[in-house]
Amino acid sequence: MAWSVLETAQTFLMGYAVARALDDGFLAGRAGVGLGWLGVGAAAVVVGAFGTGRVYGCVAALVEPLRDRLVHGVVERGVREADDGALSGLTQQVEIARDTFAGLVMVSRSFVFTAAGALIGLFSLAPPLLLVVVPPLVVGVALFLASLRPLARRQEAFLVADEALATGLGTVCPGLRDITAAGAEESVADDTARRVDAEYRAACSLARWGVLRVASLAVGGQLPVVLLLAAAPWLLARGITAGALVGALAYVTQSLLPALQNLVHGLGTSGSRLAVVLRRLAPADEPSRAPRQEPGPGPTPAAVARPTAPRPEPASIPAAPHTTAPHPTAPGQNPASPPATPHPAMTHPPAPRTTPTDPSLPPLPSPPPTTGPHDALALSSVTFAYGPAAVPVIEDLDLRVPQGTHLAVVGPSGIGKSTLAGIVAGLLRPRHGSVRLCGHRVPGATSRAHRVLIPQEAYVFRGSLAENLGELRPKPVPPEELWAAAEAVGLTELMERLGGPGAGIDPGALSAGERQLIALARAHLSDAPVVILDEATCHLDPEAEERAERAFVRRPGTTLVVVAHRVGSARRADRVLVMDGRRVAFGTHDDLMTRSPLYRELMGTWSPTAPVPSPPTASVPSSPTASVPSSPRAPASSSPRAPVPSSEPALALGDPDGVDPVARARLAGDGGHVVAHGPVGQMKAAGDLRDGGALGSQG
Ligand SMILES: Nc1ncnc2c1ncn2[C@@H]1O[C@H](COP(=O)(O)OP(=O)(O)OP(=O)(O)O)[C@@H](O)[C@H]1O
Repeated sequence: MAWSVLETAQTFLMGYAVARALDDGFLAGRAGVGLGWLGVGAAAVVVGAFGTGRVYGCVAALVEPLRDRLVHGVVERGVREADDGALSGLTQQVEIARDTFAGLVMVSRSFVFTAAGALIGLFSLAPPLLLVVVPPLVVGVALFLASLRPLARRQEAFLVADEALATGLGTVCPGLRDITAAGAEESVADDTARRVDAEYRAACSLARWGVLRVASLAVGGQLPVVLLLAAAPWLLARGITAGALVGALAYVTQSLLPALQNLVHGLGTSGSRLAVVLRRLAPADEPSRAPRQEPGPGPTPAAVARPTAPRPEPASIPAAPHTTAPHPTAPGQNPASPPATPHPAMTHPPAPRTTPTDPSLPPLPSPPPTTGPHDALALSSVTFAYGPAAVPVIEDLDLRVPQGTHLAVVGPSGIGKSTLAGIVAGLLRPRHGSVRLCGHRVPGATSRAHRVLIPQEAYVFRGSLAENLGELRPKPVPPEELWAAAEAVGLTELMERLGGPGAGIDPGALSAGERQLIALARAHLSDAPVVILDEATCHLDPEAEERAERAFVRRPGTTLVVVAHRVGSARRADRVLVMDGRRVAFGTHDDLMTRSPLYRELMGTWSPTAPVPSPPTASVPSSPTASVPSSPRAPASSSPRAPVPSSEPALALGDPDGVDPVARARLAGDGGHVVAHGPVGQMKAAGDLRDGGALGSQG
């Protein structure tokens, strides 16, 4: 306050010195005296600035303890509630509170001391001047004070709406793929639109009250100027000097108006902001009048399809598009007419389904009829490229897959198998041609319910196993059905180990194969009649893969499309589509073995008889000890790689002391090829995952 008095003195002298400079100096013909008074006014500015500078230090002394108190409270609360996210958000708000509070102290203090200086000055120049300036000033300030509370409430409502929108978008934007996967686009769009509307309404209401603020400035700060000018003849007639009049104008325009402006903007905006922030920083058990909005993104009920489920892992790739519709029935499906220009390889009637009986597999419903009057899938002259100028990955492809067929898609890496899967699922839109799924145009809202696509990286989210498995079903799935699906695809052991359907799962703690099994069981439980597995079993061993594929083959009414990466997968299929750039071949396995050199080549590469040393398949119990002899294939000297001393193993696994080895595989330094082989979840990839693959390997 003491330093602020200097500001009052500066304000006082600003008008008083001008009045004296005119009346006693320039108008009286004494320029020296006039300049002298102006000099006094200038010196007052310097002194006032000095005082203002000191005020900052004092305000800091006032504000920092407040900040410390708030930080103390917030940290205590954060520790109590053990919530790191909320803690960092709240400490950030403490900084906002500190800055805003400091600003408020500065503007209100400045207004009080400036107004005091100006009013004293007006009084000392000529008391009637007060009659002109004070009434509008009082009305303006009163108007402003009256608008303060409603304005603060509007401001708060706007901030809350703004944050709700930001929070909603913060959840929605990174989760777009999840939203699409869960088929929740519409509800999320509705929810976002509601938030946008709420913010719009809050902004309009705030703007209306903002008009009052402008009015208070006009009445309190600008009307006195007009009145002074209008009343000038009357004032001059009452003996008020020209200098006093100019001095009064200086007070109003140079001091009162700016101080009032600062007050209105500072209190009007920062004040309500401070109120909001302080309310949030209040202890959790303290009753709060405003709706609380914690900082940081939080799940909005509509942003995830299942409000009770925690948000999915951002790192995992969404897989299964939403499928909630029941199996398609005959109405609305394609009439079974032959394609206009059938591919020669595609005119074969579907082969009889091969359903070898495996006593180890669970009993399942009897297989559906393999031929039907409808196509599950019909592609006509489909051309697709990943850009307007890009070379097409798929060109002029015709394909018809009758309902109930098991189709394998094979081809070299990068040839377009996943692209075809994406087109069939409606995730990619062809440049030309048409795609129909169970008679429905693809992409299209209705076609989505008819297919489920599982990509290579299975999508598993944090939540219960039952939630993960039933994600594609509109209602919770009864436990018996969950167990049956688990049994069908080979998930039973994992389900038991995790603690049953109700057990919570952490996607990061599951192996890639285990995640694939969960995704497979989910797809099995879905109502989609077309199941597309895009290398969805690549992390499973061949037996597990076979079991999963057979589970879909036996699923009633299912058309299975498998992007295959193993010979067995192609062999099991009714039909195989061989992709080879612009050429494709289509037929049964036997047929293609005779007439497709590429297919023969692929089968050769994939064959287990290819030059790959047999893995120690029989010796992979939970604590395997396998010793692989060095390969006689290539002498070390022919290798372009750095030579490894032949006495040293190139790779040795075991505990550091070599005592009680958990697993050991040895290869002599002259080359070799070891295959880690075992059931899902048996730590084949543990070295890669936990130690970056650096398990003492050389070369
Ligand atoms: N998003 C994309 N943008 C541009 N090009 C792409 C994109 N995705 C794939 N491609 C290209 O399209 C071609 C076909 O890719 P696709 O993934 O369909 O092959 P694939 O046969 O499934 O391969 P793989 O067996 O290795 O999985 C490749 O040349 C690939 O580089």
